This record gives sequence, structure tokens and C-alpha cells, in this order.
Amino acid sequence: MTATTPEGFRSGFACFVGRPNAGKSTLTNAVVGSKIAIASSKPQTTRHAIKGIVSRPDAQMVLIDTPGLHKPRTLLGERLNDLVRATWSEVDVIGVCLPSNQRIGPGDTYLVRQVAQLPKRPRLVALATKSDLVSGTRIREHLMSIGALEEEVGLRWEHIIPVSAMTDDQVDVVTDEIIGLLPPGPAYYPDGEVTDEPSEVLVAELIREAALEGVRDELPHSITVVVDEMLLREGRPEDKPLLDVYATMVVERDSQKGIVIGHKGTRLRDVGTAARTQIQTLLGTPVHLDLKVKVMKDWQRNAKSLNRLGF
Ligand SMILES: Nc1nc2c(ncn2[C@@H]2O[C@H](COP(=O)(O)OP(=O)(O)OP(=O)(O)O)[C@@H](O)[C@H]2O)c(=O)[nH]1
Repeated sequence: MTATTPEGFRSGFACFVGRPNAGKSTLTNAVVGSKIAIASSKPQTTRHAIKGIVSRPDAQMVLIDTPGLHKPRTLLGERLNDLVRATWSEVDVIGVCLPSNQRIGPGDTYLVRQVAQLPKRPRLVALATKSDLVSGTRIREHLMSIGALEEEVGLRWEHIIPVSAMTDDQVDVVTDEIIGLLPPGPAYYPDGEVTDEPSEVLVAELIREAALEGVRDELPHSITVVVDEMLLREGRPEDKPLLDVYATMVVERDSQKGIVIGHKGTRLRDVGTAARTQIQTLLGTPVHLDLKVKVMKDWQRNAKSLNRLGF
């Protein structure tokens, strides 16, 4: 520990796990208090291990947002699962998200077994997410089922906490309890930093989020976004900067290209407008977004394409 670290300071890594749609990204955002991980109503929208950083006078918690673990059907699927397991073995605390509006099923039990068997034995907290969607009776029932997993699977919950990221109910309790489980240690990141993802990655995620809005079920997995270049436009007055963002939306087939572009380009224009607003909010600068669409045949199954796209 460094000389500047106050007595009793805690620091470490935590992540939320749960089946697709369990509310992990939304909870990460609520805990970090800034929009860093994309949340959408489509399952498996999170692809990058984005870190959010919570800095307090007494502690620093680095939160990692991982994709959901799922049965791999493509090379991308396998790589994502590897990424998830790699993350799990790095963290001090895992918050297992078990949505209150769904019964605990085989998918949850499988996941809980996986985290209970990790060699480094991170400390486990159970989170009954989306508590705003259900009655008090149902919550109590759900908490009992979560408690029963201890014996069934052979693990120990440090805490079981009902939480709603949507109505901000108990989010601070989740933060406090997880921080309380972190080991003593110095801060890893400077105060005030919220995430260490390069802004290109965040911008690409915002564009992808906009593109996913309202597309049919099979398409989301086929879309990825690459930011080709971001630079401040030259010759602008200092008080009126403009950021040029050049990005490419990559799909797998020609037919998908048609869908994302839409009739006379209307869809692409709408996506661009929505994404631009989000990027401006994130970066605090007016943005000109140049968005292209490109087909990379079956990129999810092609190792070369995956490497080029940064997976
Ligand atoms: N009512 C309610 N809805 C929530 C809450 N948290 C998340 N949701 C919704 O549940 C859906 C899934 O949330 P996400 O945070 O994207 O879930 P995720 O677990 O990260 O999903 P993947 O990235 O697919 O693994 C979204 O439509 C959210 O708006 C909550 O506390 N209450």
C-alpha cells in the first residue's frame, strides 16, 4: 500500500453475472452513475468488458460488465464465453443477478454452479434485480429460493439484496455491500475517472445501441460497429468545436444491409441522428457523424474478420 492511501482504504474488482436480460448492464450503469455500458431490451447486447469505476474517499471499486454466458454456436460465441470466464477469474466479488420477475431456472442454477466452482473463489452476492416489477410477497418467495441455492449448489452468499436499477431502489446498498467485501488496497485509477475504455469503443457501442432499436430478433447478433476515425474539424472557432466521427456498421449479409439502411436510407438516417445525440451527450462536443454500412460475409464465424473487428 502506498503512503498516500488512507488507513482502511479498500479497492478491487467486481462484476455482475446473470443470464441474458437479467439487468446487469442497467445495474452497472446505476452503480457507476454514468452511461457506460449499453443496455437494451435485446438479450446479449453487451460484447465488451467495459469497466466502470466508483471512487470514494474510503474505497475504489472497478466494475466490469461482461457479456452473458451462453451456449456457443459460433466462433464469436466461444470467444465471448472465454472473455466472460477470464473476467470472472479476475474479480474479488461477483454479484449474481437473478431477476425477481422470473423463477430461478436451470439456466440460473448452471450459472451459479459455474461461479461457485471458480478456483479463486470470489465472494458472492445475490441480487434480486428488477424488484420494482413484483409484489412484496413474490420478492420474499424469490429471496427464499435464492437462499436455497446455498445448500443446493454448495456456496455461500455474503448478502442477498433486492434491487431495482430502474427506480434506483437499493442501488446504494448494493454498492456499499460490494465495496465492503473488497480487500484492503490502494486505488487503481485516478479519482474522477469513470471508465478506462477508449472513447472510440464507447462511441461504437452507442451507435450499435441505436442501430439495435427496433430491429428483428436475428439481426442484433449480426451487427457490429467500428469507429474508423474521430477527429476535431480543423479551422473551427475555439468556442464552436465540431467532432467528425467516421464509423462503419458491419453486417453479415446483403439482405441485412438493406434492412439497416431502410427505405431510401431513412432507417440509417434515424440511427445516425439518435446515435449522434448520445455521442454528443457522452463527449460534450457537437458531433458530425458519418455512418457507412459494410457487409463482411459471416464475420461472426470467421477468425480473420473477428480479429479485424477487435474481438
Ligand atoms: N423494470 C425494470 N427493468 C429493468 C431493470 N433493470 C433492467 N431492466 C430492463 O431489462 C432489460 C435488460 O437489461 P440489461 O441491463 O440490458 O440486461 P443485461 O443482463 O445486461 O443483458 P445482456 O447484455 O443481454 O446480458 C432492459 O430492457 C432493461 O431496461 C429494473 O431494475 N427494473
